[in-house]
Amino acid sequence: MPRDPLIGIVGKPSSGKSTLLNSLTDANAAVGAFPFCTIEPNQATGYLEVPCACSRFGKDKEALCKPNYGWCTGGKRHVPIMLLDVAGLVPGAHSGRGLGNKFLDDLRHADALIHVVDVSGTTDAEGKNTRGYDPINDIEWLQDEIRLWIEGNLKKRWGSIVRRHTATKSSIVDTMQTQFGGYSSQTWMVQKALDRLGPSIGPLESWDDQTITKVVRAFMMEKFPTVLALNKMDHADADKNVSKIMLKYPNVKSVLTSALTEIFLRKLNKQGFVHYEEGTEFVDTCEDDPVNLKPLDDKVLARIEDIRDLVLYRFGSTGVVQVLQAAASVLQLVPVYTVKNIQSFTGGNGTNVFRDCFLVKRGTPAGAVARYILGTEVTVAAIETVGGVRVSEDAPVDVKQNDILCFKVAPRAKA
Ligand SMILES: Nc1nc2c(ncn2[C@@H]2O[C@H](COP(=O)(O)OP(=O)(O)OP(=O)(O)O)[C@@H](O)[C@H]2O)c(=O)[nH]1
Repeated sequence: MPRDPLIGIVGKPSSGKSTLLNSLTDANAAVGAFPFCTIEPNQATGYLEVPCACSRFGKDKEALCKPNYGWCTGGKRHVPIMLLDVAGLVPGAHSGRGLGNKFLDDLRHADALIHVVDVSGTTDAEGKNTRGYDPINDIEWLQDEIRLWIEGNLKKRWGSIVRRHTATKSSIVDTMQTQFGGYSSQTWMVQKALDRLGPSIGPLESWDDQTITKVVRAFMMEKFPTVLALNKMDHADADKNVSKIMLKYPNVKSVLTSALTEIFLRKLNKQGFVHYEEGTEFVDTCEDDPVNLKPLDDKVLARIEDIRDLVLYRFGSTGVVQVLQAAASVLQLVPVYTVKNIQSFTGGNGTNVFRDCFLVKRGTPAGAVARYILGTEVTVAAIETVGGVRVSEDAPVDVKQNDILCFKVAPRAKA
């Protein structure tokens, strides 16, 4: 991946996007300074939970793992990842409704989407209060809006695209990559989209509207892989809507979430009323630990009891940690640790281990990882992994394979 991965949070008004975003970006531990070079007003840093390399080598026991960015507790590492808040999408957005074009434009740079779906059925397509709304509609119209937006941009210029394609004798992949370049597309995405459709689409000159729609749909699957956050699962009407969605979209990754519950538990945790381990079903109150936790009134205790019954014990967690993990997994992101000393895994300060961790796409060659992290100005003389074993520039990175790297940089030639 040539730049930091970016995950867009989309969904209709009042589906719970801000609540989810707040719960993903609220770092409750001492967190290092902001790692990314630029941040736009609609971007925020989320924290992806991954098993840290420190636990693989027993270093978690020694409390030596102090990441430069994010944090690590008991071998659970929270790696910063950029999130994009795409608010304001409503049906008709592609034709400019509700500032739609502006928000769709923001979406261009997203590498994956988390679509927050309100499964309680208590808000309509525009986010207004109602009862018994079928959230399947939202999954359909949102995908349609993105498709119509891309299609609209393409069709506006279709005549000249075809003329140029014929005149330059370009391949379909090259022509479509030129057109999709504005969506931060890469050639392999266009190739995979076209492979998905096979030869039946015929030469580009013969494409009709239906074929263009098919091509755009296939491209969207590569460019905007989507995870559904089936939010408000704490609501009584959620169950039947969740089953319907799962039956209709068996191949779409979906995670049940209750963002509101997550926010509530984290707040109580911060204030010292509960001990809550994010991403798990475990919440202790003063009843479990009267020495260390502040007492709660009966009303809040009853609410926690409900949360345990309706959310945590039924689903195993609030789903918030898991939905970000699902988005990272559709992007095939692998945490890669770069160290100065490959024997001790320490960084510049010589004491703490695995200070730096980057998220890169599985299979990226080690040499490309070096260029991504160090830039293209430096010359990497050698790359080593665990045990001081040399790694070739072409060797792919994967979980537990070339994911701990030490770059030996060649001295700069004197001018
Ligand atoms: N029951 C329940 N309510 C939730 C949950 N998540 C969010 N809400 C509520 O849903 C309402 C809308 O949430 P927001 O996070 O503001 O929704 P949004 O999608 O950001 O809305 P816009 O800013 O209008 O785009 C608020 O009243 C939240 O408290 C949840 O998991 N369960």
